[in-house]
Amino acid sequence: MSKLLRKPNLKETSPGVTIVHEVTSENSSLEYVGFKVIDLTPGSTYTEELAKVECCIVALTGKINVSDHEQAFKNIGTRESVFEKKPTDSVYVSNDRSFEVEAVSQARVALCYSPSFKQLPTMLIKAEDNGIENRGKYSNKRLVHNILPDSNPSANNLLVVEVFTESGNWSSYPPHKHDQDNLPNESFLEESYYHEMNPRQGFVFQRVYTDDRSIDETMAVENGDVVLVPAGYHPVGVPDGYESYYLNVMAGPTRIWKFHNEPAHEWILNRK
Ligand SMILES: O=C(O)C[C@@H](O)[C@H](O)C(=O)CO
Repeated sequence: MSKLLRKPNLKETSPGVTIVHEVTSENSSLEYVGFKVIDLTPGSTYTEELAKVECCIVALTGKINVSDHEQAFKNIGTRESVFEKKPTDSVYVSNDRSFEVEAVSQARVALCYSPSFKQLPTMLIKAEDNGIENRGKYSNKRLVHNILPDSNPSANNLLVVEVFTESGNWSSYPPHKHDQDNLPNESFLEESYYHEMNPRQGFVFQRVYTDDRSIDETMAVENGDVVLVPAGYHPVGVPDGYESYYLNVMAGPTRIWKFHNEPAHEWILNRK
């Protein structure tokens, strides 16, 4: 059984609130990244008290109201399906605060966590604040929405990004890793991948492997699955006919995304 691949495991914790995924330091090998996906029916509310963790609340689909009990952000979220490929709204809430998410419509929400000790202001990250990048060429094309990149100082540890990969293409490719705390050359960041496919019966392949192959897993990943990347390279290949979406959460001792490409495959970047 894979240690890195998580299937949705639905638990209704209160009326209308279903936990789809819950990745914590207690149930995984990750220390810096925590992750939940929750489904909310219209009118239902999810509340959480954050201790020494910060949280980025991403309105994956549907409309929600978010409050930290001091500020309220109403009717946020921009899409019915992630495959509308438009950026969405998110809210950053710092450690030692609490928050409430109320569904205005049927909603799927990602909660991205990392340990955090210095309180920062709650921040609405509007869809239009996402940095949009088209990366790659040939069969390595992907569209990136930078929700909480290292250039945005709103968080202590969290980095959050979403990536759309076209049918028949590869992303997180050529393979790169960020598993050495060795700046300025490389940063140590754990990572989680929350995947969706369009059409939903699709699948992608993701390999997670370290230089010494102490980790080397190649996974068939289906709609709604989560892949954990405690270390190593983590490329994704998308079969013909299907589009891929994933939401990445990254965190580590230093909030800098400095990756190292696997030298054997770096030539991919240098094709004319
Ligand atoms: O550019 C991509 O293909 C996305 C990846 O960079 C992805 O966000 C990741 O692997 C981050 O380390």
